[in-house]
Amino acid sequence: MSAPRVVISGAAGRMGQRLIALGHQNPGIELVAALEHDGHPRLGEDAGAIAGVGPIGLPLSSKLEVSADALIDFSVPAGADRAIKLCVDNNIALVMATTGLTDEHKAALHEAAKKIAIVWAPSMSLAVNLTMKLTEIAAASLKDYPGGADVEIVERHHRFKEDSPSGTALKFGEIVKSQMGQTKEAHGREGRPGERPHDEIGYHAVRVGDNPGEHTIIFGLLGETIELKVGASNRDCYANGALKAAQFVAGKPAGLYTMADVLGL
Ligand SMILES: NC(=O)C1=CN([C@@H]2O[C@H](COP(=O)(O)OP(=O)(O)OC[C@H]3O[C@@H](n4cnc5c(N)ncnc54)[C@H](OP(=O)(O)O)[C@@H]3O)[C@@H](O)[C@H]2O)C=CC1
Ligand SMILES: O=C(O)C1=N[C@H](C(=O)O)C[C@H](O)C1
Repeated sequence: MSAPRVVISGAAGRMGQRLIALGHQNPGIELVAALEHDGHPRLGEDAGAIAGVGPIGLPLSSKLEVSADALIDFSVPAGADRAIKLCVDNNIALVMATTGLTDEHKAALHEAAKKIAIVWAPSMSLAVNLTMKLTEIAAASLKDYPGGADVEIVERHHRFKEDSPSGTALKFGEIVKSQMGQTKEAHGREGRPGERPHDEIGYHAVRVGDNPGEHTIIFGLLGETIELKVGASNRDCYANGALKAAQFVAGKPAGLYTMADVLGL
């Protein structure tokens, strides 16, 4: 396939701007539309100018008026909902990166994957997805550890982040649970919650400044501790991963794909 024609949804947001900037200079894709919601104050302005790279001939729009092979969504749950419908109606492959989705949105994604190809991941970063593999290995090795292994997941993000804990932290938790079988969750602790049960995963969401994303998975044993830590220096790891995912998913048969599929992990 020649360079896939790619739409960015949430194009004026923090992630959207990096996707426009990096997508424009990537010869492996062709940016064909920059989408935002109906009420966005900058509709009609050039998406490259908004992203700080100068005009690229792509106006910010609330409607999709061109053909496309893939759409990348980094927006909000309502934007994700619209992106799913747009892709199904127009037979466009989807890269879903928005987090904080409800069970309804998740069901809609599973339903949509019967008709179109979808890459759905809470983190498009290579380092994060590799750390997910390492977490799976650690959790599998410690599942029968005598005395029990306590797992806590600490994430740090910028003050503007709307959902907590991060989609990535929840995914790390799912991976741990799938190996170790924890049945309880604690989201922070206060008062006198009592002795920590081993079948609990603790989540801690720190919101500070402009942090682009950091996750630490702690395996606490008696006498020693293992910590797997992964952090972004800026948002380009997510944007570059999403552009790779768009190239991967364009033209693929209907179904749900992961970043492990995209990255060959
Ligand atoms: N999977 C991954 O690798 C990553 C996922 N994310 C996730 O991506 C999402 C976006 O993050 P971020 O860029 O920081 O957030 P921003 O708030 O900066 O950007 C979201 C953009 O989407 C716009 N928007 C709102 N409603 C719609 C709609 N209906 N259709 C299209 N666009 C809409 C917002 O407009 P307005 O500001 O006017 O509301 C805003 O411009 C979050 O869920 C975040 O957790 C972030 C980084 C990495
Ligand atoms: O909102 C963000 O910034 C991020 N959100 C994603 C998440 O919720 O996991 C991914 C990344 O950590 C950045």
